[in-house]
Amino acid sequence: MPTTVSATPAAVIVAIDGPSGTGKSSTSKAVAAQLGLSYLDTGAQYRAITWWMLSNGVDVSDQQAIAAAADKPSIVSGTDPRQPAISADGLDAAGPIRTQEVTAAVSAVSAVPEVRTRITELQRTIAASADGGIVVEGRDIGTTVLPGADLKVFLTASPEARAARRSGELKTTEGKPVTDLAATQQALTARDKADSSRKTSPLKKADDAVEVDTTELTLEQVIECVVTLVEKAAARKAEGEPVEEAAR
Ligand SMILES: Nc1ncnc2c1ncn2[C@@H]1O[C@H](COP(=O)(O)OP(=O)(O)O)[C@@H](O)[C@H]1O
Ligand SMILES: Nc1ccn([C@H]2C[C@H](O)[C@@H](COP(=O)(O)OP(=O)(O)O)O2)c(=O)n1
Repeated sequence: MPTTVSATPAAVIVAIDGPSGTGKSSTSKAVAAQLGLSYLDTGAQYRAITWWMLSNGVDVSDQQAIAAAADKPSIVSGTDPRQPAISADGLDAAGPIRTQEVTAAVSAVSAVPEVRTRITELQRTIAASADGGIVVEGRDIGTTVLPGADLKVFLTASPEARAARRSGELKTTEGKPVTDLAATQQALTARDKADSSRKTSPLKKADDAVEVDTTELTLEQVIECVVTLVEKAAARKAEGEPVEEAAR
């Protein structure tokens, strides 16, 4: 991650969406750190509420049980891109939210409207209080959470590239590395399908988002591309151009 912090001319709100393994988290953290912006990982929030439900005996195959529990846990996200943090009811959730058990259940939990309402409110409150600007990454940020964002980016990559990236970092619940590429790709495609086909706020490119296909790009190239887009959006914002123009 680059260590230099350059000043952005205006406090911008940046929405970065896309499917799993396209580079949202790595890119968002690096761009935010480089430009001195706050950072919010909304997937971590959905993972944290899922982890809390699994740890507190909520049946995650029962939509009504999930809906009834949606308001119960306190979910707290850090917004420092150099030290991302997430907790549920005061317990550090950063490790447990990355287990396969949580990954397998998170699409079902995050499809429940009561969960989305709760987490969306939290996200808007965090974005509204980020006075210096923020990069928010997820699935529905440009379409639902922050439709007025100054810049919307939609990252894509081929399923093969995404599975190869993901398989390098996944661990089983016993802490062993996941090496089955085909199974990783299958699980990832199934999650994309669930996230894109749910009724409430599905994974979808916003009409005014800039699409970046990262398949053939290095992470550094993607970061550079998004930094340039943010700087342009910030400059347009400072000049008082309409938000829709800033997102192009
Ligand atoms: N353009 C890229 N080329 C190669 N690897 C990448 C690229 N972008 C991200 N990665 C790697 O792929 C993995 C998944 O990236 P991540 O940012 O977590 O994706 P997402 O948040 O979209 O699921 C990470 O290990 C990251 O380092
Ligand atoms: N804004 C968001 C962010 C994530 N989600 C849900 C759907 C995703 O499959 C899970 C996990 O998201 P996360 O970004 O952590 O997933 P990956 O890092 O891409 O594997 O959360 C969502 O519904 N809306």
